[in-house]
Amino acid sequence: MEWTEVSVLTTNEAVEAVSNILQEAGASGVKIDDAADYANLKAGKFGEIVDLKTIPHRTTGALITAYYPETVFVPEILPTIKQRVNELSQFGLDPQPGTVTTKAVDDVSWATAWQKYYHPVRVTRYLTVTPSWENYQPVQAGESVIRLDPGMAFGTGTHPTTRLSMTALEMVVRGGESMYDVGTGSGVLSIAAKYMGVKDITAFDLDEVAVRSAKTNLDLNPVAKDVVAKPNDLLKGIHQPVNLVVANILAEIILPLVPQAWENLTDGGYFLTSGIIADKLDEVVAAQEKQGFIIDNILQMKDWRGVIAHKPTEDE
Ligand SMILES: C[S@@+](CC[C@H](N)C(=O)[O-])C[C@H]1O[C@@H](n2cnc3c(N)ncnc32)[C@H](O)[C@@H]1O
Repeated sequence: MEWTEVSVLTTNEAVEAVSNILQEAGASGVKIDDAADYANLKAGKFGEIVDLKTIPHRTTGALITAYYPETVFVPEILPTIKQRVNELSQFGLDPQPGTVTTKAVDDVSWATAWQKYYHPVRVTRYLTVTPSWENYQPVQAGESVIRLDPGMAFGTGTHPTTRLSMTALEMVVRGGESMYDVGTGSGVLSIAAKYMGVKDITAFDLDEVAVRSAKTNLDLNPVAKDVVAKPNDLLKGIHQPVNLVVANILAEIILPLVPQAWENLTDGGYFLTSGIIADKLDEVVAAQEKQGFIIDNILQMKDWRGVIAHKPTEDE
């Protein structure tokens, strides 16, 4: 089968948003080549076991490449992609240069070409994310391994916003909780939470492709086999309180989630949000405080912020 490759040259801060735009336009797979990721690898900050010398890599900006099957008429979706990328500046994200290029590729070249860029990555002290085709074994006591097929949904589990969410989970999870994973993408946070001892998880995503991808990844990780993944717009129509709501989504999308999370959390329950670009932090914190949440912690990595908040108990 013939595929069309659509590439957007952008900045590190716009990686997540551009990936979402390309996926929402019907991409079957998205590849992220971000110079900033390699800068971290070089510093060895997260203990990665990747030998940088063996990987061809970017030194500036980020190139997001999406693959569209023949069933998607790419000339028709290109103007919308270009327009949405340009409009990111209205949301405080710099998409520059935002150049969009296309190329026809055959099945074989894209199906395997991107695999060589994915390797096991220690994302926290206790969690390693590995692509499903690598036979990675834990090297340290207490290390859990999340196996992901990163081809379809956001993402590889190693984006700063995902790392912030995992760190936040490690800070609040004590075991036995119930949880909603809003915007589950690849399902990575649900799998991580199961390893930490969260008991009952329902994972939601607006995008059916993401839900399918999450289901595949949940099946790859026996610890998460009982996680339920379903399509849903945020927590619309959900009225069953849980102990934890986690959401790694852009700030604009977190804002309407705030009242829904409040309604769906037990007293003392935690609301963990990530995907917030630094400039938007104040707005997200203000919305959560106005709702009544107590802010416990702000986490940061590069230009991204994560918020740990909780719904007060009666005696608070
Ligand atoms: C940045 S990804 C996060 C994926 C994963 N949770 C992680 O941390 O790596 C955001 C996800 O939110 C989903 N999403 C966006 N808007 C949504 C909405 N209104 N309701 C549910 N999911 C949504 C996207 O489809 C995407 O999979």
